[in-house]
Amino acid sequence: YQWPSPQYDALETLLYEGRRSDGSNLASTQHPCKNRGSTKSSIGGEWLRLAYHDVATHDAQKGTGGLDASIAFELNRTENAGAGMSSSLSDFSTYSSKYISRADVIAIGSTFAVASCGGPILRYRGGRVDALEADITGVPLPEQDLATHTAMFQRQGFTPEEMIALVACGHTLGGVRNSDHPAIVPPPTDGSADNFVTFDGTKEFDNAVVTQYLDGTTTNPLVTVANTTLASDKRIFDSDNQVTMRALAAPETFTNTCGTLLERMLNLVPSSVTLTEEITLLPAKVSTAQLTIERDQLVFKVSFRLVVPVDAKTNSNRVVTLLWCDRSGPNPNCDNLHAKSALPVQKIVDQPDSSPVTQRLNKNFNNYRFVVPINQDESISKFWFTVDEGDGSKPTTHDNGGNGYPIQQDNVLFVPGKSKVALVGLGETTQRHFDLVAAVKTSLAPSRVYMSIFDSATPNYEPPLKADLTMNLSSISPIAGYTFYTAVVEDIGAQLTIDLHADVGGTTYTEDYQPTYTLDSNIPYSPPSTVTTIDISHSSSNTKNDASSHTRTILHSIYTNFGIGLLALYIGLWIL
Ligand code: HEM
Repeated sequence: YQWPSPQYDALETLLYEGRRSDGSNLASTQHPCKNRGSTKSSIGGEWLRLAYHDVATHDAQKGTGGLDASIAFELNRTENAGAGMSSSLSDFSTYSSKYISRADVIAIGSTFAVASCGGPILRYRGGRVDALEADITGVPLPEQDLATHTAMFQRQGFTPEEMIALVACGHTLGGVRNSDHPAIVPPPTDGSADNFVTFDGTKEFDNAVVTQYLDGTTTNPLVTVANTTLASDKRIFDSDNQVTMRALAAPETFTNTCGTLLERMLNLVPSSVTLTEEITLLPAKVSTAQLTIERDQLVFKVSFRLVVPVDAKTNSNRVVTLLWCDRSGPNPNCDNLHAKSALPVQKIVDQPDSSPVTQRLNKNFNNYRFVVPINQDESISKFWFTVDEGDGSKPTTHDNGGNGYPIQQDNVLFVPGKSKVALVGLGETTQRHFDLVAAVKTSLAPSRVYMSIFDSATPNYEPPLKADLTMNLSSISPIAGYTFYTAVVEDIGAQLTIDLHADVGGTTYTEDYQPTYTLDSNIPYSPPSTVTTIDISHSSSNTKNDASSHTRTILHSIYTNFGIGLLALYIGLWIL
């Protein structure tokens, strides 16, 4: 991992913080292992079933179908009947973006569901690509025979034994509704709206579905239904003389098998799709780094997130410092071994239940927010952090593998503080009307300023909003050497992000993936902090959290060994 990696960062935030960067929380819709409203329906169960039904169209041989969010266009099929399906899609609808596909959100939902209800922690990869139309049919129905089911799972890439286990892993959550399957579950007798019968006697992701089946106490409607044609779980569970089910009766086997199979299931994608590397929890993370203009000043704003043990008392002695180098002026790139530094404007101890995955890892976050003034003639080229625990140990440096976190360009910037959003219309027709503002260095005289807009969080899974829009000179007077440009966007979606571009000569400068949910007066204003210039010629703190610190250690040992070698040679020559 090297910063910046916007796709990794976006996926990591949703997976481990459970929410988007404006705070809208996907995880808390379901976590901790909640039922939907006052019903007996497990939200996690609904999320997992949605994922399986999306995956079930996968053809492993042909490399087609799989987890691609095509399920949104397949809900009118009998095989996808179920109130839980549309509720789940609506739970997920506002979390996709340019770097998190709708299918990635569905996969994150299953990861949350399983972790939240006590199942295995699934290793997560992103990068799924969304289909914009329905896939083939191919989800198993209870009334189909064993041979048909076996062939369907085979098409998806699962052996007969894996089919048994995967059905048990799925049917540990949730159950069957009378409203969806009246031939399997009878109507309610107590006057309630629906009759919902769970697959097993526990809410958790555990192997009760297996043990209750084996000891004959099961209430699983797909086993006990009077019309045995509909008893698909019974046929499947018995299909190898219960050998697989008896193995799954060991809780550890159940957890490990389900972990492996569900991970595989969520990673079944068309062969044209390459998934990302595994998204692991970053122990120290830079987020929302932004060079912008706030009020009348060029400022740099950044958050730095540290992972801490969940039960750790926040170390009030800890001092986190932001350091940075100028881009130009008398000391570019800290050439004279002086850097600028500042302390946070805010420290935030996160709610420990933000994501069930992070909670299961017994971790929590401490965030440090910085706002610093940037001199327009010197600008900023890179930044890094030191963390001093205040306990006498050496401060730790977080510097992206030794190179610092780069500010790739300062020619075109997003200016959320001067941008505006208004809601227009009501209900179904609600649109957001954006007046978005970019700042471009006045000295550049760009031939064109434009933005690429993207929003896949559209109602009813309509095709994503995607366009390039020219930005025109704004009436706002230039500030700090920057001239303002503006464009209007009308958006029916919920998560517009913009990439800003300025064409100068033959070069296009780009500021990528800027969110638009917090604009104008909704941005809490913090006056920039005081800047201190410090000597960095003797910085001798520990370097952590980067791939190349390892490389540096190796290089250091090569140099050291090389030095010893030279010394030996010298002594040898001297003896001669
Ligand atoms: C032969 C294969 C399968 C058949 C015939 C089948 C059938 C069903 C049926 C009829 C329901 C009830 C839905 C409702 O009433 O709303 C259901 C629920 C469910 N299925 Fe399956 N299923 C199969 C495989 C799987 C697999 C492989 C998974 C996931 C790994 C899975 C996960 C679920 C979950 C979590 C629910 C509960 C949903 C809720 O409570 O809303 N199923 N299944």
